[in-house]
Amino acid sequence: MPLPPTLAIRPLRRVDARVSVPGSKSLTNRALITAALAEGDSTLSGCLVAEDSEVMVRALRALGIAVAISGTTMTVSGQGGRVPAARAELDLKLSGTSIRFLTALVALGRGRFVLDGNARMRERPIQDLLDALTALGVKATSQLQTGCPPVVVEAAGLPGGEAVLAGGSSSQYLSALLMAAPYAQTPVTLTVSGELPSKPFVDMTLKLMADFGVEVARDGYRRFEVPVGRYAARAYAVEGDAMAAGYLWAAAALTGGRVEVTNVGASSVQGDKRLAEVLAEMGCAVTWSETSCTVRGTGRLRGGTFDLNDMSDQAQTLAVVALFADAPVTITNIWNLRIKETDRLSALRAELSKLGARVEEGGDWITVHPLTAPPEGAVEIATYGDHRMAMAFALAGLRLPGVVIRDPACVGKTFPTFFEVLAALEPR
Ligand SMILES: O=C(O)C1=C[C@@H](OP(=O)(O)O)[C@@H](O)[C@H](O)C1
Ligand SMILES: C=C(OP(=O)(O)O)C(=O)O
Repeated sequence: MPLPPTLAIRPLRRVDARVSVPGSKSLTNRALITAALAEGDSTLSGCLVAEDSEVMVRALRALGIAVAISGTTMTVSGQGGRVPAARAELDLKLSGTSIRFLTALVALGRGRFVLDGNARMRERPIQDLLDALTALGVKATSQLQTGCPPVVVEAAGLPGGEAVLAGGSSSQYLSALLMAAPYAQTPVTLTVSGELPSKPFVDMTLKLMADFGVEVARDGYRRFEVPVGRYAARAYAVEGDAMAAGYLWAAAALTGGRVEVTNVGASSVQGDKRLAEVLAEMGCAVTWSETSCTVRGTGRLRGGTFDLNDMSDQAQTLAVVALFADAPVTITNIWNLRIKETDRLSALRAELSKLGARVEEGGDWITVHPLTAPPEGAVEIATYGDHRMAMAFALAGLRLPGVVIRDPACVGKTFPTFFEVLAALEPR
């Protein structure tokens, strides 16, 4: 059922649920890339089926790489590092992982490739990736000279060699280069300058590459040496999405209830699982098994200062939880929220303020003071085309009557069934 233009959230008390979340966006889109480069068929199970993976699949098909989908299983006919199409114009909408990963992948081909997205994507930087590709011998440019998409790659294979990557804005550039690099003509050495955000995503990339048979030598997050190599086609099971799990754990924290997420656990490679630890620091009871994690709200949420540089997609979730803490919550080291689906720091301040919260915003931090009184009447929350604004603010609606989410359909980027799952978190 399509979602209406606005959606009123129904408050819930003491949720008690055992749920699984959709497949990880980050792992689905990485596995699609390594499977596309491997020789032969890879079967990826538990994939995310949502806009961000759909645009990736459509793009791979346009490049001549077949992907068959049955439910959440995707079978990719890898082309052994070849990119069959000689030209393509790819619309990656608002998917950062897709446009970054594919910009590096098409460099392995021969021909002219244009990669573009929606209006907001045309404001999201990609120049640092283009500069590193240029240093590796690729003709890759920002078509409108904005440092943002559309990107044009005039590909003639990836010569390889050494490049310095400015790492300060996004880890996705590094992940993109690493995954394509085994198919360069000579080994690739990448040195990262600046302080890389979102570091666990780089570990995830290296783990996935190793799972597909290519080991990278590294010196921390500074230097990476990628040998010439080949991925081996394989069956691969995608974990549940830890960012998606975050909303459900937060629902337990906020309602004094209990939620077990059955497909994100202690063995997960996703750094975003640490949100459960932050909720534990705030006062929740959290228990882990290898494959699942249960958060129990205790009725008390402490404030504090939390550095979310390694999992900034959880910042909006934590900022909404903060409304109901007993002291202010400061979230630090999250500058790059400003270049995501929207400027998330400004968006948070604007929408939290509508609920009546006192909010302070700095260049790379935000402080949310606890709500002293619920808002009077309904409050319509703007979501700025950002799935995480919609999902995080829906959590406020579990506690406050009258929260209305504008453009709820934007959750389709990574969690199309979010509102159904949320509404089903009833006490058993
Ligand atoms: O590599 C990935 O899969 C991602 C890395 C992070 O981006 P940045 O590295 O740009 O912070 C994260 O916010 C994004 O949702 C997914
Ligand atoms: C930042 C995000 O996505 P991306 O950069 O992949 O568009 C996100 O999903 O919150």
